[in-house]
Amino acid sequence: MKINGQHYRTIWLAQDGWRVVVIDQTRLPFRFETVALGSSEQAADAIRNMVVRGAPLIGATAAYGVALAMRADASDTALDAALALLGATRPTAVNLRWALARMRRVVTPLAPAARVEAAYGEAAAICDEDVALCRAIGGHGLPLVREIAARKPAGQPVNILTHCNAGWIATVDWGTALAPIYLAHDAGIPVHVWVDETRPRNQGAALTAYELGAHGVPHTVITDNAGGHLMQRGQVDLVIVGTDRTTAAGDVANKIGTYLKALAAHDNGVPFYVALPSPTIDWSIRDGLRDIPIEERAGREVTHLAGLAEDGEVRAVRVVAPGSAVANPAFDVTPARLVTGLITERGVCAASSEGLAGLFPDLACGAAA
Ligand SMILES: CSC[C@@H](O)[C@@H](O)C(=O)COP(=O)(O)O
Repeated sequence: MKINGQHYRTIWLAQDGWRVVVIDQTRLPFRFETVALGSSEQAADAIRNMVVRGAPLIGATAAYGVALAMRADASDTALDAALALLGATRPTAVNLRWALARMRRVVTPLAPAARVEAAYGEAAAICDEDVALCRAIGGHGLPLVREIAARKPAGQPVNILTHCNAGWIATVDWGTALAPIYLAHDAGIPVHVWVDETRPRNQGAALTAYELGAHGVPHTVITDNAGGHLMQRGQVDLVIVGTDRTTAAGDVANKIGTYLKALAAHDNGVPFYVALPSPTIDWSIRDGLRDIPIEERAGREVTHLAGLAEDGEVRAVRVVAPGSAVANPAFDVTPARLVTGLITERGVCAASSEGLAGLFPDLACGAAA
């Protein structure tokens, strides 16, 4: 993704060759600031506090967190402690667990002296692979957009609704849900994106709008409650969202509010697609409602809103009556029956055991029955 003409991934190594630089997403869209992470504790804090967020980027940051831990102390004890610390940061996105398991597999058999280089190498490989997976998702999602464009009157854009942020900034590059949109835009297909603001943290208004704008993709930010209304009026051609964990049977956990959009899409005959790289599939579970842990986040995310004040400073203001109880489940589960298809790096498939196993026979072989 280019920001002010310069290409950025969302995570890279500092000039010193060992610290890990990330974009501070809590400062966007008002400030583009980077943070250098110098320890596994700092990597864990960055994930927990959502300096970095989005399932694939959480996994990539955790992988580098293990490398940072090995640089400080390459013993088995330190490895176990880092895996436990990083693994406890956020519960829903399975990419975290996937990346840590992969790091454990690579690092554990090695002598301590060989662990640092191997850990950095594996974290870099996870990042490079994520870029390739997301680019491939874009390639497989592009025909869906192209087909709709072909049915529209000339010059009319394909109206795509998305929820939360499943773009470049949630991955290492390209994004998942936004990758087909970027490729369609770059191919000259007129697209327009309805961006759900995505309360409580406003990842849509703050991040998706920011990156679509940086790439020149026409978009309109809407309140979370507007999507159903727009669908009833024929103003949404397609929904594409990301996911934090997809079960072996195709149930999909994503940012809170996704389920309501799936219901509205179903009621209005609007195709509802979910874009995901295979590390987001949890092959060990089938029933998303029962088995996907849903993160509960601090009530302050509900009671307060942060934004740019008229004096140019970013401030938080209270929007809930003092004394009211609040609840903040951060994700919900959309059952497979409401999902038109899954856009993966290997192609588009039905949201079902058969669909996923057809595309990923090598990975599905250990799937829960
Ligand atoms: C490619 S990212 C897919 C999901 O991680 C994304 O849609 C999402 O729900 C992010 O949640 P967040 O709480 O901001 O980490």
